[in-house]
Amino acid sequence: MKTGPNILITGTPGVGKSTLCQHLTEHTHMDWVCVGDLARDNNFFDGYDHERECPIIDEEKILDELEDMIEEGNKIIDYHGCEFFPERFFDIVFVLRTDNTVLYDRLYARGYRGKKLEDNVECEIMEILKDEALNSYQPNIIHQLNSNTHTDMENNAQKICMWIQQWKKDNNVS
Ligand SMILES: Nc1ncnc2c1ncn2[C@@H]1O[C@H](COP(=O)(O)OP(=O)(O)O)[C@@H](O)[C@H]1O
Repeated sequence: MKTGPNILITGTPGVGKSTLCQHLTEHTHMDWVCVGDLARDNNFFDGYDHERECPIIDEEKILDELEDMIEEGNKIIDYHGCEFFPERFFDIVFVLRTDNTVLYDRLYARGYRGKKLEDNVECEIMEILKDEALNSYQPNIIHQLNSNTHTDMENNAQKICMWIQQWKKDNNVS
């Protein structure tokens, strides 16, 4: 029996996944699992993508590590990808969306330049993560959330908190 729902927060790098997850951990009893950190802490890498300028995560090892956590429930999984997670992992999927110019400025401030910066902004323009989610999960569990301002973030957190409370009621979990 799960102690709470499993939630996926996804979206292009820079849309505000960590910021929202941090806020949610402060306002709920959910455990936040940042897949990038999980890979880094355990060295779950399988080479380096020179074109994208980032390490390639070892998906099998990540999935093995996540399996027990997902079974336990009450997890918020945060990752800029979603197609390699099994569909059964998640009760709900949130895709954060940010306007191109806002995202450009955030990624620039993070130190992204040139092709890496352009590729990530293009990823958002082309709605890559939204499509990836739609190709991987039932459309009725996918929700897009605007993530342009601090107020958006607070509204999103509030919506997610309410959804968690309802899930717990529906599943008789206190
Ligand atoms: N809703 C928001 N409104 C304004 N700034 C935000 C918002 N969400 C995130 N940020 C800022 O954007 C940057 C990237 O956010 P972050 O949470 O690290 O994104 P991600 O985890 O998706 O890569 C950070 O500087 C953060 O403070």
